[in-house]
Amino acid sequence: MENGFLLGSPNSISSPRVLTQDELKKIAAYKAVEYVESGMVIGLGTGSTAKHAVNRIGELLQQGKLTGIIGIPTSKMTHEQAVSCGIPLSDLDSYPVIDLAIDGADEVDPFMNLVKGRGGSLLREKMIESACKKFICIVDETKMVKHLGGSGLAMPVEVVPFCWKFSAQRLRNLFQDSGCVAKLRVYPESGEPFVTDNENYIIDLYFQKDIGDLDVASDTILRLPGVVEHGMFLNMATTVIVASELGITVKNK
Ligand SMILES: O=C(CO)[C@H](O)[C@H](O)COP(=O)(O)O
Repeated sequence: MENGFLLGSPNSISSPRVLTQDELKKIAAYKAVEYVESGMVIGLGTGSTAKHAVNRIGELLQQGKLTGIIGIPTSKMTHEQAVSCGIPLSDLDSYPVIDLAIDGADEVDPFMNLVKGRGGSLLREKMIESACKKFICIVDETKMVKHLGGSGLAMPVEVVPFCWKFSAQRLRNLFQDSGCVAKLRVYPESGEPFVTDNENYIIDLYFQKDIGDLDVASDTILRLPGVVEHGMFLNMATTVIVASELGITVKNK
């Protein structure tokens, strides 16, 4: 672990300021960008943590400290952000092998398995991050869990809109023993279904108990017709960077 980050004025005797969650996200993101080298093809993640990494890459390009970078954005939102930062962009069709991806996560277990997609971009994220030589996951310490689903928050599954209630019911039935609740994700303001970049819906699964073997859970979900992808990213991250008040922890596969 590297040095801690408690901030305080050197001339004051006041107690040091505790960093905000966003500051910790930024610290993790900046650390990850240290792995970016000129000429690399970079998968650009989505979310409030990855946003800092995209901004930083743009900044280093503008300063001439990085050159020849090609970004592969994992969502329409990141595409827009990267354009505004001046990062040259392309896609998986043109670059089927990506040097490095940097992205956040909603949960990270002790084996570096992840839950992603609470921002709704899981499908493009998984396509891009599965095509990477290296995938650096950047999180603040609140994302660390003992087992996936352990935060009590959603584990997203992207489904086609056709008969989504049927798909939600089948997903719930699969995990009945884990006390699973399946909810269609909606926009809070309108109550209308949240629509992904791929024109699909998201069913959020909530578990009361451990879901057991993750590979089995993953295969079982993916076998359901109507399911497009789920938010468990198993055995994909090659590095996890965790920022906490005490410092940065870098964990490698
Ligand atoms: O998977 C994602 C988006 O689909 C995000 O990486 C994940 O939700 C973490 O987001 P944040 O950095 O805002 O906490």
